[in-house]
Parts: sequence; structure tokens; C-alpha cells
Amino acid sequence: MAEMPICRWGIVATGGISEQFVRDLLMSDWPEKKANHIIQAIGSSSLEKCKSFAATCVTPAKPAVQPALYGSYQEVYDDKNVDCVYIGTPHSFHKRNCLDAIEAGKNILCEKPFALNATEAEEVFAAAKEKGVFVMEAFWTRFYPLIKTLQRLLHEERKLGTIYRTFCDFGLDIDISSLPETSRYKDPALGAGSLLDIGIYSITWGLMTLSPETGDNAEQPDVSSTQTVIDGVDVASQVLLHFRSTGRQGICTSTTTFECMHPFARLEGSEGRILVDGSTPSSPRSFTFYPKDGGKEERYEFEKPGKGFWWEADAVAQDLQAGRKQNQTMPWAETLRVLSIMDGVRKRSGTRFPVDAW
Ligand SMILES: NC(=O)C1=CN([C@@H]2O[C@H](COP(=O)(O)OP(=O)(O)OC[C@H]3O[C@@H](n4cnc5c(N)ncnc54)[C@H](OP(=O)(O)O)[C@@H]3O)[C@@H](O)[C@H]2O)C=CC1
Ligand SMILES: O=C1OC[C@@H](O)[C@H](O)[C@H]1O
Repeated sequence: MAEMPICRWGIVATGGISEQFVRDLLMSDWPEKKANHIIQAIGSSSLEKCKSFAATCVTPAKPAVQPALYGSYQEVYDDKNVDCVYIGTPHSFHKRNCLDAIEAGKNILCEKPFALNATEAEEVFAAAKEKGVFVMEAFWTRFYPLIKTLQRLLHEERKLGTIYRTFCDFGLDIDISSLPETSRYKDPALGAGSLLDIGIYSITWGLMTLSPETGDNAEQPDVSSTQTVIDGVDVASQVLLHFRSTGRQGICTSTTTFECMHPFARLEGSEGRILVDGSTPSSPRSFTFYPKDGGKEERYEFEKPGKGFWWEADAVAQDLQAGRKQNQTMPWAETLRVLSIMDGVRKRSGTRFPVDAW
């Protein structure tokens, strides 16, 4: 058996998600741990900010290795001791950050959405292929043991019999008008909008539960959609997926105007239904199977100390150890599959980013 890999991370940006990621990786143990992680370097727009981030999230964990602290992202890319760069900037910077890291020969785990549109993502993947580095979208939810169990029950054990429909809603109550103009929830230049931020999870739930394959082998569903747009920012999206080969339908909704109800997802099939719950669709904790014949319900609960970012991080460490350039759970083609669905949704409602070609 291969030794447990060690991954030395370079963290790019010191915002909310970087803090959660770093705190998780500095935990000593978690369920099904498959790798060890070192926070090797941190880069920020300012050295002061970087130091303050490290004092808050790294120092209290007393790690054996103290990270190098930088007042720029480039120094992280250039740090010879960094195996993989984690990118936690707002969406609109992902492409630039990825290209810079690739240029320096670094492997990458980049936050969701991987880019503003599929064209941007293709550019990054082409550069990664050319340079021979690993790149993955940090779609953490897909790496939860809950998801793996659910997919096995649905697609291998046929727990629901013939799958008919999936409903998933991700709602957050965000008073966008009260936020500063520079907020990533408000500024279209930063990729603001409910679809790319949280609608991506509802679409992913539709794909994961209705379609057994991922990436290149997966069916691309027909899509219809509408969006509500206020001040150039979509605040509500409904995306309907239709898989021609099976007739399965996904009703995938999201909004920043209202917190979603719980359970947040319902899967229907010929043998019954499954309700999925957790704090948000990004972080599911349990699901319950209700048989159609009125038999006894079956509940599945999953332990999750911390936030649960280590599962994706472990997967990256294992891929790097094995010399893989893509991850099987979140391959490049799957990132493109989701982005092209979201491109279509935005095209239909006319929500454009400055970089969109249409
Ligand atoms: N997987 C998940 O569950 C989550 C994923 N995300 C994703 O992570 C990304 C970042 O989100 P989040 O951490 O909430 O964002 P924050 O606004 O909290 O932080 C973003 C950081 O990016 C850096 N940055 C660089 N340029 C800018 C700029 N012009 N405006 C704002 N920030 C800038 C800053 O760090 P510095 O100054 O140090 O360079 C800033 O702190 C998004 O793409 C989002 O979709 C977010 C939340 C949850
Ligand atoms: O990925 C995310 O999940 C949780 C949300 O709060 C956040 O806005 C989003 O980026």
C-alpha cells in the first residue's frame, strides 16, 4: 500500500473560504483521512493582511511547519516548497490566478465556480495540459462520503428503482443592497450573482443524482431556465434539466432573496423518495429513504468534524502522489459541463460578464 501522501499547500488570498480551508487542513484527524497536509505558504494582497490571517487561523493550531507569509500571490507560485496552490479569490480572478500559477509550474485547487464561463476554463485547462500540471475545481461537496454513498444507492443499487426527478433549492437571505459596492455578492466585475455562487450547487445536485456518469462520458441534459435580475445581478435562477435518454428531470433553483427550506433536496423514483438535508446544499449531513410501499424509512447520517474541506484536499494529495493531472470525481470535462449549463442560463436571461463572448 502506498504511504499516506503529504501535500504542502500555498494559499492564495485570505478571505472567508481560505480561512475555512486552512482551519480544516490544520485539524489533526477526520473521518476516512487519506493524506497529511502542511500550510507551506500564504499569499495576500498585503503582507499585513497575510500576517493577521496567519495569526488568526494558523498560529492557534500550532503546526510543526510555520508557513512563509507573502504580500503577493506570485511569491506563492514561485515558492519551491509549495506542491499545490489553493485559490480562494472571487470568481473573476480565478482564470488569471490559475494561469499565473500554471506558468510557474504549480498544481492547482481552485475554488468554485472554476471560472466565469466555459471559455475561460478551457483556456486554463489548455495551459495546464501544456505545462503538465494538476488542476481541479474545488467542488468540495462532491467529495463527501455522503455523496459517494448516495450515488452508489441511486445508480448501482437502484434504491429508488427508476429515477424520475430531483428537486434542489439553495437559498440564502442576503440583503445585497446593504452590502458595499465592492462585495463579491454585488459587483458584477467580481462575478456577482446567485447562479455562479450557489445555483452551481443545485445544478450539481441535479447532475449527481440524475446522471450516473461524470465528465466526458456523461450525458449533457437539455436545459431551460429563467433568472430574476436586479441591478445587473441575478438574484434568483430556476434551471430545469431534462435528460433525453431517460426522461429524468432536475428542478434546480437558487436565490439570494430567501433562505431555503429544509430538507433542501427531494429525489423521486418508482420505489420511493429520498430527502436530503444539512445546513446548506453545499454541506449535506443526512438523507432519508421513504419507501413507496409505506415500509420503514431508512436514515443515513454522516459525521463531519470541522467544515469538511479535507476530503477534497485528500483527493488532491492522492492524485499528486499518483502523478495524475485530473481528478476522477471532478475532471475538467465535468467543470466544463457545469459551466456550459450556466453559460446557457445566463445567455437566455442576458446576464453578461465583461469577458463573455456572446
Ligand atoms: N467551497 C465553498 O463552500 C465556498 C466557496 N467560495 C468561493 O471562494 C471564492 C472566494 O469567496 P470568499 O472567500 O467568500 O470571498 P471573500 O470576499 O471573503 O475573500 C476573497 C479574497 O480574495 C482576495 N481578493 C483579491 N482581489 C479582490 C477583490 N478585488 N475584491 C475582493 N477580494 C479580493 C482578498 O484576499 P487578499 O486581500 O488576501 O488577497 C479577499 O479576502 C469565491 O469564488 C466563492 O465562490 C466561497 C465560500 C464558500
Ligand atoms: O460556496 C458557497 O457556499 C456557501 C455560500 O455561503 C457561499 O456564498 C458560496 O460561495
